Order: sequence, then structure tokens, then C-alpha cells
Amino acid sequence: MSVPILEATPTPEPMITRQTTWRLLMNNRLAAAGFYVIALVVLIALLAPLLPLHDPDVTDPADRLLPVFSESHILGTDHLGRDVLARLVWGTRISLLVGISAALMAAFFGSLIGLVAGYAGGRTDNLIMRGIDMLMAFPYILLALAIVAVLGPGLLNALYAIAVVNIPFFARNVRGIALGLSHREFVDAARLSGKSHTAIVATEILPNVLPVIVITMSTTVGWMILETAGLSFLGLGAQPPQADLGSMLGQGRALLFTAPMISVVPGVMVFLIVMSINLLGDGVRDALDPRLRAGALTRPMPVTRIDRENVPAPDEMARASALAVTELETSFETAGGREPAVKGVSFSLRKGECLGLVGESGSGKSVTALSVLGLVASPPGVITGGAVTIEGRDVFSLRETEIGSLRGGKVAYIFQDPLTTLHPLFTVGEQVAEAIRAHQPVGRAQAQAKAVDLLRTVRIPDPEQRASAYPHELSGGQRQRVGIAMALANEPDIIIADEPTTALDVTVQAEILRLLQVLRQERGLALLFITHDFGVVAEICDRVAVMRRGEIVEAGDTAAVLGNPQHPYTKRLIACVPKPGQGRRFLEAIRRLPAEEAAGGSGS
Ligand SMILES: Nc1ncnc2c1ncn2[C@@H]1O[C@H](COP(=O)(O)OP(=O)(O)OP(=O)(O)O)[C@@H](O)[C@H]1O
Repeated sequence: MSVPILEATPTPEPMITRQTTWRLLMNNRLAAAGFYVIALVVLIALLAPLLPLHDPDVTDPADRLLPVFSESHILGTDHLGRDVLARLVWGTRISLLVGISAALMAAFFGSLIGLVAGYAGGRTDNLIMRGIDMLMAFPYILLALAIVAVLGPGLLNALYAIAVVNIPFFARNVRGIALGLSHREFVDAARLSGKSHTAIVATEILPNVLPVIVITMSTTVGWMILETAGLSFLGLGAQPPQADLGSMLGQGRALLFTAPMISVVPGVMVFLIVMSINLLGDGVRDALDPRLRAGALTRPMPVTRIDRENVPAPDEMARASALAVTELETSFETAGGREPAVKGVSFSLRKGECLGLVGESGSGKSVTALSVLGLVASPPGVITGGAVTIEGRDVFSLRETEIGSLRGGKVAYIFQDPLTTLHPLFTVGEQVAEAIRAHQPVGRAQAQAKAVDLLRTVRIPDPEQRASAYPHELSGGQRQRVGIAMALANEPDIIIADEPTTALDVTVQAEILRLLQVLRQERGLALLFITHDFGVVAEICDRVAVMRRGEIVEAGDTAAVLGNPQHPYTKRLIACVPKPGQGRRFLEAIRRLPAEEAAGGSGS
């Protein structure tokens, strides 16, 4: 008899508030501080002609080297009696103008070069990129000096020099991405539709590359302002009497001991500008790249972060089971707060039993499976409640090393796409042997021999020879068998198989299911089988639990649930299994699913 666990009425899903890039940027306190500082500096620089300032170039020998807070010269005067505040504001205006113009020029030409090289590929790419390599082979400041030496000193020439030496950064970044994109299916589709190369680059490639250009620009513009100041400091940029921050620093250097404020003031301004632009640039990069926000590039913790509010004590049944999951809750930290993905899931699995976890895409099956051994990446994953009991012990109370020894030992996983889990540079035999050696103190040769045995067990033909094949040399079904061999390497008690047959065609799927069935019966394995296919459940599972939006809505013996489903969602899922001669009913069931989803909100 199947047990409907939840009421049929769908609970409305909490609204996932997608934050705008601007809000995300302002939530980052350092980036917001950078933004306010640079906005203030830019505003003052823009308003320079309107501000009641002295003429920055008018000298007044009678008022030489006045200290700060002198009457009518708040920041004092320089060695020629010029007002330091006026020179600072006008100098900042020029430095910003030159730095930002150089960044725009470098971004434009560098991106153009990168786009052409990446899209064209082949000889054009080779030729362009070798030229770029030659530019990069020189220390950039020497190159800038050489360019200004050839063109002659002056602000405009300094701008050209800075732009030229920065072109390679943009070209390299953009070329790498454009090269990858130019082989993607949507670009092929655009080519087949008859679009011209220019149109493809402009409408298919460029929009995908734009965030990278913006990110590269935001992180290099501060650097370019600094380089401009460097050239002016050396007397190759702004020429007297014109002031920019670099030339002010250069002039102040001679008076560093007698009148330090003359160099300290432009120095502090350069520091403020570069720091604020860099902080803002980092913030822009984080806000534009959702993977960074989710913490994808930070090193994941060895075990999912555990922050449990409720810790249920294992009951008698949990202790007697091979695996028991009790009120498991797993969430993801997002910019908008914690999003629950698994909401109080409970099930148990006896030795030799197969439990099917069924549900549509995004219902939380994989997150449940990964949570069992704390394999959900943290950040962003957090286990917020519940317990997982294996051999009577609460997994989440174990030490990291103990959980580590369970993984691939007592509990093994089989994933959907073995091509992504197998290492492309090692033979499958080496990889199975490595799985053995990770848990057993055996020598290399012994592990290799056992690996061949395991490949034979999972019915890979000619296992001695196939053991020295690389993953790409095997078929999808054979790779999945290798995945199963690795899972069996340490004689596990529990196997968690996450859609192991979804990527395979029906005949290979049937063979793999048969193999799992035989292994289960021969070895008494407890099998948690994740799928969205009731047909597969009917074939292999003793019991089934139906998941929807992070909750189990119905659970029971497979025959009972299939024969007499109680929950409307289960009924619809079962109706989705195509049967010969029932085409129309099948299509109607499929058509109804999204409609009801729209009414209730989607779980994914
Ligand atoms: N890294 C992540 N960050 C935020 N949310 C995530 C992350 N990984 C998964 N989720 C969310 O968790 C929920 C459950 O995902 P899960 O992968 O468990 O679904 P599933 O039922 O296994 O689907 P499928 O059959 O497509 O694999 C989804 O709503 C998904 O958006």
C-alpha cells in the first residue's frame, strides 16, 4: 500500500528574488565604497571649470611653498607659487581622461584583434597571436618608454603608448573565449542560416564576450591611470605648465624633504583613484559572474557545511537500516538568502533493497543523494537540518576523515555522465586501480589485476585489453560500466546511483539495469536509484519515493505506488511513461505537467 505523505494542494513556492547587478554591486561594501570615492573624484574633476579655483598654471613667486591651510590656498602652493588644490583638481581631470581613454582604446582594439583571431582560427589566429606574443615579450613599461621615445614626449603620445602596451591583455582574454565560442552549436546554426561572418561576430560572439571585456576593463583602468602617471613622472607625459598627477609627483620629488605635501597630495589622490577603481572593478567582476557570487571558484570545503537547527536522534528503524535519511534539509546560500532545495526528506534503505527516488528535473533528487555523504559543494550548499544514519552512526557528527573513508568505501556513487567523472588522461584500468588503492593497502600490480577482474564483473568485453583504453576510446555504455566497476572497487554496502542510465540508449540502459540488479542480488547491496523514469523504477526498485520541490510527496512499495498512486503528481508522472497504443494519453499527461507547474510555481 502506498502512503501519500503530503496533501495534494501544491504549496506556493517562495518567490526567488533575482537581484539586479546594481543591487548586487552595492551589497558588496568594498565595491560600494570604491564606487562612491571614484564617483566623487570624477564629479569634482568634471566640475573643475565651474569650481572657484585659482588658475592652475599661474605662477606667483611671492607666494612660493605656502603650507597647507594657508589663506586662499587650502593645500598650499608649489615651488612656483601655483595653487596645489587647483593643480590637483585639474591634474586629476587630465589623469582620469588619459587613463580612461587609454583603457577604452586598448579595450576596443584589443577586443577587435581577439575577436578576429578567435573567430577566424587557423593561420590568421596564429599570425595575429604571434604578433601579440612579441608585444608581450617586452617588459610593458620599457615598451611604453620606447614608444614615447619614438613619438616624442607629450600626453597624447603617452596615451597611445599606454593603450598599445595594454592591447595584448584584451586580445588574449577575448581571443580565448571567442575561439571556444566559434565551435559552439549556436554559432554553427548561425553560419548555416547564411549570416555573414561580420554579423555572426557582432550578434553571436560579441554579446558573449562583452562581460569579459567589461571585467578586464574595470580591473585594468586603474592600472592604466597609474602607468600614465608613471610616464608623466618621468617627464614623458604631461609637459609644463600642464599638470597631471604624475608630473605633480615628479616635481614634488625634488622638494620631498622641504615641502613633502607637494608630492603627498597627488600621491594620495593616485592611491585613492587606483584603490577605488580596483575595488569597484572587483565588485563588477563578482556581480557579472554568477559563479563567483555562488562561491564556485572558491575552494569547496571537504564536507558540505553543516549548520543544523534540528538534529533528530536515530530511532530503532534508522539503526537497523543500511542507510536512513531523517528530515534532511539542504539549502543553497544565494545573494537573496538561503534557498532550500531539500525540505525535510526522510527514507530508509535495508540491506539488499533498491529504493527508487523519482521526480522531475530540479525536484532535489541529486542534492538529496549528494547530501548523504556531505558532497554538496560548500559554498553555496549548507545542510540545515536532519540526520543521515549509516550503520547506526550519524554521518554529520563524524570527523571529516571518517566521512572521507565512507566515500568510495562503504558507500559508492555512480553518476549520470561518466565522461565528466573519469579523468581523460589516465586509462580506465589505472583509474579503477586507483579507486582500489585509495581504500585498500595493496600494491600497484595487485590493484591493476583486481581492476581487470572488476571490469570483467561489469561485463566489459576483453577486460585485459580494455583496461589500457582511455575513457574517450570507450562507448557510453562501457564508460558507465567502468563507473560501476569503480563503485564496486571496495565492496560497498550501499550504492547511490544518480540517473546512471539517462544518457544511454534503451538497449544499453536495459543491460546496465540488468547488471545492477544482478550485482545487488549477488552482493546484497543496498541501492538508492535516482531517476525521473517510472519505467526504470518498475524494472529495478522494490520501493519508491516520489519527490517534488524538495519534498517526498508519496512513498511505498513499487507495485502499490504504480498500481494505485495516491498523489496527483505521482499519477501524472506515471501517466508520462509511454505505453504502446496510448500515444494520446501520454501526450496529454506531458502537456498538463507544465500547465500545472505554472500554476504552482516551479521547483527548479
Ligand atoms: N549550486 C547550486 N546553487 C543553487 N541552487 C542549486 C545548486 N545546485 C542545485 N540547486 C538547486 O537545487 C534544486 C534541486 O536540484 P537537483 O540537482 O537536486 O535536482 P534533480 O531533481 O536532481 O534534477 P535533475 O533530474 O535535473 O538532475 C534545484 O532547484 C536547483 O536549482
